[in-house]
Amino acid sequence: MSHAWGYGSNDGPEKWAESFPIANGPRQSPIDIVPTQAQNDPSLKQLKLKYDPATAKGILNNGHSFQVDFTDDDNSSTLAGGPVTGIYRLRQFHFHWGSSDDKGSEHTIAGTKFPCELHLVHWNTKYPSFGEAASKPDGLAVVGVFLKIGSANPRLQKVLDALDDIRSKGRQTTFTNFDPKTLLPASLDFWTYEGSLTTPPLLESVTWIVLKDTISVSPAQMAKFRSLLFTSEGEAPSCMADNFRPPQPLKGRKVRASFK
Ligand SMILES: N=Nc1ccc(S(N)(=O)=O)cc1
Ligand SMILES: [Zn+2]
Repeated sequence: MSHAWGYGSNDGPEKWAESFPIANGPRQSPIDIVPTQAQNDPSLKQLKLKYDPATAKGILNNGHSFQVDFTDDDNSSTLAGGPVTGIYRLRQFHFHWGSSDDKGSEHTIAGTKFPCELHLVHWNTKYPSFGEAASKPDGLAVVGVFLKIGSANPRLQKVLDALDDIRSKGRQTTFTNFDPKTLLPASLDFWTYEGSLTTPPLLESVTWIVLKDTISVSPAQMAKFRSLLFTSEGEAPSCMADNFRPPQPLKGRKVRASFK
């Protein structure tokens, strides 16, 4: 049975619980992060990100976002430290964005929305595969980075230039020799909490690591994100935008800060 989902009025976040009841679970994402309610945890380690540009493989329009996929058959590109134990391998990164610059991020900061949010998805190597890890409470670690409107970000340009080749759902092309570390802000200060995938299947397997500092994106670069389509070739075109889930109830969870 197909659990077709999207971001429209008929198949969007308010309808997901019909096919994915975990949507009303105890550790759903995203959330609104309230800095004054986050507790500094001095036991949190420094985030260790090691990325090999040679692991970048391809870029795909999956009909919900676009993602850059990485080869993950060894520990060439990994996350360790921070709130996690062990080594997590980079699988892919993708974005969520709005139809206008006043919305688009999934996490919010004391109610503030950003125009775009980057997610770098990693899986725990204590499990044999991403698919296995995605079903375990400590299976995934996703680094979230907010994009803020400002000057054009040259480090985004290689990704944005590839979008012309993947305009429609199902289109993919090779995307090699790219270091995702170039997309990160100078500081790796973060908030962390236990959550879930923000899209179906909404599995409660994600340790979220949301960076405090932002990276820049220009209005013209945002327009490039919005040039993608949710739809396949031959279908009536629907612009890919507003592909974000709104913040979910905290349900007693604590958000920790790696900084004072
Ligand atoms: N493989 N599926 C997924 C991977 C990451 C996310 S997210 N948006 O939580 O990073 C959602 C679904
Ligand atoms: Zn995401």
